[in-house]
Amino acid sequence: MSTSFRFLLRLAGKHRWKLLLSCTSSAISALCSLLPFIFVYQIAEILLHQPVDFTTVRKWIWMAMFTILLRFSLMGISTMLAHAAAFHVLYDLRARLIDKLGKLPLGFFSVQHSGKLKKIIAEDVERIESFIAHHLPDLTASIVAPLLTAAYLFTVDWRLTIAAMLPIPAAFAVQWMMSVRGKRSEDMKQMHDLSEKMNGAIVEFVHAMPVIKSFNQTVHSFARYHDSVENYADLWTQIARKKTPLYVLFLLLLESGLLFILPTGIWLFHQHAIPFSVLLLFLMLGVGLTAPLRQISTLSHMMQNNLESVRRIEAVLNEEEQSVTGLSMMQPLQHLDIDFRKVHFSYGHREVLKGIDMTAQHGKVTAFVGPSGAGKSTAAQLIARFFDPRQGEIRIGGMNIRSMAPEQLMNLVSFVFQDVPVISDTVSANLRMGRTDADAADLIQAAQAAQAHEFITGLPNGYDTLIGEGGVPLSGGERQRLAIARAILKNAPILILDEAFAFADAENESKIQDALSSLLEGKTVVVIAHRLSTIADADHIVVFDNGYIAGTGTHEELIQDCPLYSSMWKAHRDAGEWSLTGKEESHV
Ligand SMILES: Nc1ncnc2c1ncn2[C@@H]1O[C@H](COP(=O)(O)OP(=O)(O)OP(=O)(O)O)[C@@H](O)[C@H]1O
Repeated sequence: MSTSFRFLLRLAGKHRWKLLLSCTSSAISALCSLLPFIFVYQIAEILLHQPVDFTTVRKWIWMAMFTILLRFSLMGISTMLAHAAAFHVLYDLRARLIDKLGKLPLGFFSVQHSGKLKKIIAEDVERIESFIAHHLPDLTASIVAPLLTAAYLFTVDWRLTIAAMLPIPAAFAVQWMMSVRGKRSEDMKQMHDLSEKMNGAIVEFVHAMPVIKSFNQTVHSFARYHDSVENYADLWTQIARKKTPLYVLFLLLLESGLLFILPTGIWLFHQHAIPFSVLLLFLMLGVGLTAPLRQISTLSHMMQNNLESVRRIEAVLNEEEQSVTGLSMMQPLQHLDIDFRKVHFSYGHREVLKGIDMTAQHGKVTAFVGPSGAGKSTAAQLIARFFDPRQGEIRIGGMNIRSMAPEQLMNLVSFVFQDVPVISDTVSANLRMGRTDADAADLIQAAQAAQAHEFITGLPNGYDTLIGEGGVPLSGGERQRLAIARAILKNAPILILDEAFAFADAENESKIQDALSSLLEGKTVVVIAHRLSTIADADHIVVFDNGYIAGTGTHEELIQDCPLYSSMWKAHRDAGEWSLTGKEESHV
């Protein structure tokens, strides 16, 4: 807890003084909440003695009104300062998170559950706001108010103060039982874990909704979502069951001050040991002495929750960044061959690339083929450093990509995936991600080559149409053609097409390929395609099988020498001749 707290203070950085001032104002405001009672006590003292000095009574009334006003003004100042500090901390934290996410390997985002990241970036960061803006000043007031009250009451009558404070040790003992025996921080960790799972399952559930509906399934059929919601509810029920009896006891003890003050006070009054005004003072202040403890308990519970959020944010900020070894400068490259040298790669403990050795030559088209799950996409992703190999190395132009400046690598490589997300902006802005200085003519030229111009001009505002979340929805094929246009604009010397034509119909695919063929000249191209007819003309084909390379060569060479490739080619041709009606067709 303390390290997370220190982390939070570090985050506050130069805004710490605002937090300090906010807490100080809150403490003085707590003092001001006590003063009116003391003034009422003074008034009672005067009223009980003849002749009554109304001038002094008036003075105390004015003082009481002034302190009430001061109290609320200071509360306002404290809230304002705390919110200002929270705003700056949140701003810095978001900037640091964005900066950090930019430095993490791209693979981090595919391995992490989107729900987990969403929760950390949206919910956990928001929690820090309430912690700084509300909980910290409230906690200061809740600690200062009973301490000042107890200290003052002690100077008035120590016996009644002790009677008023009798329930406190018992209440603390119960509180201790709730937090330590109930392993509160463990509960919080479990609660956050389950909440992350639930967030992930909800995101997945929304994505899977068309499948659930079209197969006429109920919510219960989506077990992960259903289970995560139930587990979350179960945990809360368990926590409530475990804590409720103790919490009720805690509240009872806090409310029990009167049980001790009243008999002791009346007895002391009866013995003429205290005047009536003192009894009145204790009935006003002594009974409320324990009330802030209830707030401390609630706040400490919220703090546990918030500090768990801080821990999660800290974990992302401490994620290992993609390192650049050696010079990390822009290096002049003689050629752009991509060499895999004994590359091993694992997702967790599962090895999916087992010593890949191959070269994709500069100026040639190299195709990766193989059964589903053989490791083709993973191998392609390693070229753009989505992840780093566990063993072995990948070289571009003879240089280990780990020693290359990240900007140089990103400038060298263009990637077109099967499933292309678009950003919520105009079509032009999406295209310009490929080249920021592209003018309108460049955009149109690239879109025409990617067979995208026609559908773009058919959109409500053409190139200025908003797409993505909240904008005009695009089909998978349209998104893919946008991505191809973007890659054409970027004109990077290495192009990786991972199932880039999966959505294209036969006519569009051949048109895009024609447009690309002139563009591909002189580039290093890696193509992954399940439709073998797409890659049969490739200069070099690498056949992947369960993380190994089963064969390399041209289409003709592999048909002769690689049993896996020839059986895949046969299956592909058979599939081309297959038709729903049973009549023979040929699409190959
Ligand atoms: N982010 C990931 N986390 C864990 N395992 C993964 C991840 N991505 C892929 N895998 C696993 O690694 C193996 C290789 O996957 P990869 O996508 O590289 O295969 P592929 O040959 O491209 O398959 P396909 O042709 O179906 O796209 C698969 O078994 C897959 O389940």
